[in-house]
Amino acid sequence: MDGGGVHGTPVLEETFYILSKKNTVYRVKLTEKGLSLQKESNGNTKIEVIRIDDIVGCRCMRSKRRSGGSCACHPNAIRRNNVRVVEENSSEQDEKDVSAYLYIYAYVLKKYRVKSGQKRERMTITLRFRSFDKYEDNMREAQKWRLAVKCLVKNKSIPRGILASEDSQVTAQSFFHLEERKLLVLLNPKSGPGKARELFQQRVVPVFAEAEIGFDLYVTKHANYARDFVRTKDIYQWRGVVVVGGDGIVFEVINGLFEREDWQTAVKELPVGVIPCGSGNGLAKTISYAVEEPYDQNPVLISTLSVIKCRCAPMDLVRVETKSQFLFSFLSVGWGLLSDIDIESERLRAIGGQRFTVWSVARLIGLRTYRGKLWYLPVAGCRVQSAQTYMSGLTRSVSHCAETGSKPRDIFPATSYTPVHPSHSCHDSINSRYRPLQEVGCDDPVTDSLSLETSLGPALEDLRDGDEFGRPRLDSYYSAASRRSTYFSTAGSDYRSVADNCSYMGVHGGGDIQPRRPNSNVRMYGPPSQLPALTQPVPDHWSSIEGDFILVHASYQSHLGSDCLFAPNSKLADGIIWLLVIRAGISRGQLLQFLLGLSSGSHLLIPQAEMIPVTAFRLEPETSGGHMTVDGEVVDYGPIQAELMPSLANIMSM
Ligand SMILES: Nc1ncnc2c1ncn2[C@@H]1O[C@H](COP(=O)(O)OP(=O)(O)OP(=O)(O)O)[C@@H](O)[C@H]1O
Repeated sequence: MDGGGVHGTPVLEETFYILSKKNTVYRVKLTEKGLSLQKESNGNTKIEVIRIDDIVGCRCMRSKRRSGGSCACHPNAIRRNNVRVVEENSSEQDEKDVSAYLYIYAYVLKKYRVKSGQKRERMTITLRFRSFDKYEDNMREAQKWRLAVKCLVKNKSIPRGILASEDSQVTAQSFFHLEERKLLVLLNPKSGPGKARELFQQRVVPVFAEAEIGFDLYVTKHANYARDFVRTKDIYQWRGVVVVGGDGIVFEVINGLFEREDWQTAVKELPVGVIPCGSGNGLAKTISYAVEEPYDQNPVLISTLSVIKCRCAPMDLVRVETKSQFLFSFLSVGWGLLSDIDIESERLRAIGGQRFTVWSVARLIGLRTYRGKLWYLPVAGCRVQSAQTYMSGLTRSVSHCAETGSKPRDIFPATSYTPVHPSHSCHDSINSRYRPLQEVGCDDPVTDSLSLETSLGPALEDLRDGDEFGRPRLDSYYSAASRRSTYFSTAGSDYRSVADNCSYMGVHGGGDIQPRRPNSNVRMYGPPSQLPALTQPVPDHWSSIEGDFILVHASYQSHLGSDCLFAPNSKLADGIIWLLVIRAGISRGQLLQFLLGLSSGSHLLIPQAEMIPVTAFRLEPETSGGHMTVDGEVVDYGPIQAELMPSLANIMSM
């Protein structure tokens, strides 16, 4: 929420009152930048603005008919704030109340007392339209607001003339141009501590419902399920793929796309989003770090908002070649200490992210060194970066935690608000009949605790035992034991069961993805390599290091995990592989400092940690015994080479 002004010509504006406060008026204006709530009370004016970027969606509703139970004898039947609403086409409408309600859902940045940071909090703004004596007319007005808000949220033009039209059919038809294909959701129930189903159901689905995002959900049944799914299905029926899991399943989806003959179209048309439920979650953290969102307070919410906003952003990939295969990597290539910790700590998966800390200590005690040769192609004009250079990155990361409010995309400059005099519309003459939604608490002053419901509102409460409007869900995958309910989808706000929506799934609801056989010969496509084959020598102008190493680890993302700021200066599409080298000879004390510094990025202050910006590298181990990993997955131990493929992937961001 913003205390500043809202600029631009209002798309819509209206005056609302509060029944309990005779001298208080709210002038509500919707502009391309946001929703401005101007409170005028006893000569004082206060404006607060909810940015369009913070709004996810809105719904129109009508009062619900009171059942016999909604009386003083059955206090539980009365909803919080004493209002119950149903969808406009519900049979339970209260015919006596001609009001139409507009619920606007937003997730606004709020100051967070702990560590003086920020976090996003849910807010519901409720506007009650009741200036007309017919419900249809009030609903038409509410629908105009809804249409305008939705167009602005989706960055689409508002159909001309609609807002002045008195014809509700015209308004209703205008919603068609906002319709979009559903999202494909691939959920790994085994990722991280195994809570992906619950997290998705409880934390993601309600926000999707508010944004009226339709999706089809598939729960993976085995390793490579997601990879084969995107390889073999008609994926263009969806407008994007959302991975609910960790980086391993993101890797599967990306590589599945490159196993399609039409990989160029697939990669371009199917942006990939991620809801973090794994133990590492490097990509999810990197995406939010790039736009300075307060991820740590609520990773699932921040990532869900990225998926909803779906501002497609390019992301570099790296083509990696080993003796036996080539693949596309989005996160890292590793050899030595960090890979060993990642892979060997798998046995502690049940304890979640803590497994990395515990195994770091173990590996430090039993420290290994590896002999080998490293060649690399430095980024033109870039040198090995000194600790000093990294201070800029560190400063950024520290300020990111402390004052995430300094967003680069600040759409409300701190200038004062100029009131716009409302033009005379049909409402002006009957403004005095407008009453805001006193029942839902609109009588609070325009402050943080305004009528705008920042706490868990009725919508979310209702979702616990039914959907937002009190309907029982037709289906849910929440019960892991229920086979039938493993798949469900929403279209807008509707939940549908498998039986309703099985045309593309086949009778078994997607069960035709069989586990991959070892050494299965699936062909990989994608852009060809520009490097010599692994068996050929590297070009003469490449640099090289030979000797004993503690680790060689490359990444193209800022974060390897949600608490591992590996390359603070990395950007999603900077055209750089950040190659970190630590040679043997470093003391255990310094290594401990290095490992401790990974969470803040200060590991780069250790003099022995050389960070080299490159566009390609080759590594040839000469000793055995360790692990080589690509995006956290083990690959053949032996020669490996990697080359940057700039902006090859398309991801969902805020
Ligand atoms: N139903 C399943 N049963 C077993 N394994 C699965 C299933 N679905 C996917 N997998 C495999 O689980 C692996 C790990 O998944 P994922 O990345 O989601 O979680 P994670 O490893 O905990 O997280 P991170 O990669 O961020 O550390 C993937 O490589 C995938 O192949």
